[in-house]
Amino acid sequence: MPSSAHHHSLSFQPSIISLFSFTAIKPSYKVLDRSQKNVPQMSKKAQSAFSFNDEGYMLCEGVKIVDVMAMVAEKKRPFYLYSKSQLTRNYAAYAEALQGTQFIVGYAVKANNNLKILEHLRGMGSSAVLVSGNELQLAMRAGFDPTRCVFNGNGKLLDELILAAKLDVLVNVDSEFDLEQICEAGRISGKQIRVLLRINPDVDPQVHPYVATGNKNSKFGIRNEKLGWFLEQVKHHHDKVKLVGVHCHLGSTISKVNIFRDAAELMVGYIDLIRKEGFEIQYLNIGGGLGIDYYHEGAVYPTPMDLIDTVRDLLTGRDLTLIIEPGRSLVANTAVLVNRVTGVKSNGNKNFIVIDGSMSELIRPSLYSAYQHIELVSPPAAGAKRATFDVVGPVCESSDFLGKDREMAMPERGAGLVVHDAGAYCMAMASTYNLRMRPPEYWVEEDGKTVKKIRHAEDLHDHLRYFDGL
Ligand SMILES: Cc1ncc(COP(=O)(O)O)c(C=O)c1O
Ligand SMILES: N[C@@H](CCCC[NH3+])C(=O)O
Repeated sequence: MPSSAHHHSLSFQPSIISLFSFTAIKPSYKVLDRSQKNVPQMSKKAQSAFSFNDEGYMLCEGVKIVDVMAMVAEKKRPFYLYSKSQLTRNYAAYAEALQGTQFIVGYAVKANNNLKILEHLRGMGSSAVLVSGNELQLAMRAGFDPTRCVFNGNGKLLDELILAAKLDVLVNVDSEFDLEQICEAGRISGKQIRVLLRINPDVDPQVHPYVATGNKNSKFGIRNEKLGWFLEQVKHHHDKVKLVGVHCHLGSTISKVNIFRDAAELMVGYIDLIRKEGFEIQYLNIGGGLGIDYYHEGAVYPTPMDLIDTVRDLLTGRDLTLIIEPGRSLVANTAVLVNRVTGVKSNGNKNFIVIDGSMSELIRPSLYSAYQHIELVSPPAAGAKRATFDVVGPVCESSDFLGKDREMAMPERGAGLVVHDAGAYCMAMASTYNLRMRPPEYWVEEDGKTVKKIRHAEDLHDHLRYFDGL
């Protein structure tokens, strides 16, 4: 228990023996083999925003990327280029999959917090899933309905919770101290906060350990053995909190939909038990985490329809609203990072393409050894030799690479080179390391030809402003 418990007027004593016995559901996890039955057919490969024309120039929808490079004001720096139509298509895929169910699509704002992207998703019916008070305020600025938003996190602060309470946002309970603080926020704001219990289902998402969140040793969520205690406390503090649902989030970049099925089965088991204790559970929140085809090798990847089909029958007859929290699968393939080749060099056996983009603008390869596909945007010069290159930036770190061992035609200086699938966790994780100020963002409008700036570039003035008057 938190040592600060006695400072508050609320009573939060963990009972050694739970009132309820919730050991009945043991998550002895194993990915079920659905190879023989009940396997959703994976849908056909989806339409892509980025393609090549007959002359070998890369297009974003109908626009040549070399033309955008020539047009944008910040000619010497990298920039993000999005397809608004792709964003529309990605949301539509979820909306279509969810037809006939009661649902909330809660876009995980952490994946990309561009205000224009948020506004567009909100306009299509999306809700938002938030992990900080600032994200919550941004979501309000984008016009999201707070009562359909979810506030997640293992370290939510009291002032953030008070804001969430005032706005009547759904709040996930992550731990004993978190529940204590949520109750405190309810008391201070005079609101009864609608909460979901984030249960750690101990299901292995089979992803990079840094993006796995639903294993039993993860810092997120509560262990199911403690469920009884949480229900006791929620009952006791019913004037400040109202339990309306359960939540789990297994991790990110998940490539097998039966992993979601395994978790959802456990979760509806918990819902059935919790309902028997007299709680009116309305929401089953299965989190986000659907991966995308980063490799561009033609593999057919699970779609939103595949995901929803896998859990659909669990909703039948249960009168539940399904909440899903996609981030990557909504925004990743909507954008590329457009870079220019600064030069090519060889050291020993290694060839390097040095570009003007770096780990500061796009850190996933450095951080997770993540693969993101890289291509040149123009046809190679006549006679250009093919070779294997590491694609690296100018930052003073050997981990500053965007791609390793990539085979491609030797580019000329100034050539355009894109890093694909840069719409999720790229700009959102960009830093100003080496005083590389964060790049601007553009999108191609839904007419397929108009390019519009959707975020200004940061510049040195922004940095200097932090020292004004000091
Ligand atoms: C609680 C929660 N919900 C949703 C997401 C979004 O995940 P993804 O971008 O993989 O869909 C995350 C990030 O992993 C998360 O932590
Ligand atoms: N930042 C990670 C995903 C983290 C998901 C957040 N819970 C990535 O780039 O893949």
